[in-house]
Amino acid sequence: MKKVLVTYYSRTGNTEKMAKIIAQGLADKGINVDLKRVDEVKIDSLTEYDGYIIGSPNYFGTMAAEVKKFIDESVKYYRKIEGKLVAAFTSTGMIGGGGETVCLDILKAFLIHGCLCLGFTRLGHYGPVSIGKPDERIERELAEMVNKYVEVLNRINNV
Ligand SMILES: Cc1cc2nc3c(=O)[nH]c(=O)nc-3n(C[C@H](O)[C@H](O)[C@H](O)COP(=O)(O)O)c2cc1C
Repeated sequence: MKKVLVTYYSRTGNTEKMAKIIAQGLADKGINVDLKRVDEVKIDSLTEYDGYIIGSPNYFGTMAAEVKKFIDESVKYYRKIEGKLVAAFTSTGMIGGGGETVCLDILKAFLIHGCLCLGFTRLGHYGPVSIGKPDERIERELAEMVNKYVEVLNRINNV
């Protein structure tokens, strides 16, 4: 059974709601999911997973410091998590407020890790961007993201 880490930071709950929807969607598709706040993730557990889905609120156009700390700690596993499947999501205050660059910054770090990063044609191209609380549009986008993530995960062998 494929095992996926869904991890996030959230101060006022919007990103956390997205993470819960994603985790439930993965579980419904038979994925073994760990849902954790970034500060709960044991960095030594990274190699156990087939992939990661990572979310952060938009703070000044990039990820929250807590998510950056997690990513910085992941350097311990540089060249040891190549081929893991990664997707990103964010919650932002407003359209045009920098949500896309949050997802890009997260994905960029995992590209440097040699991970496989998902982009999308029918939703936010770099990952779902919720404007404040997740609404019906974002629920649909999260469901589509989960569908694609699981489809690709089941097709690849991790290297
Ligand atoms: C320190 C800080 C910086 C923020 N910067 C931005 C920003 O640049 N653009 C924006 O649209 N929203 C910004 N926001 C709003 C948050 O991204 C938004 O409220 C988000 O939904 C919070 O997610 P959370 O409920 O998971 O904590 C900022 C909020 C905080 C606290």
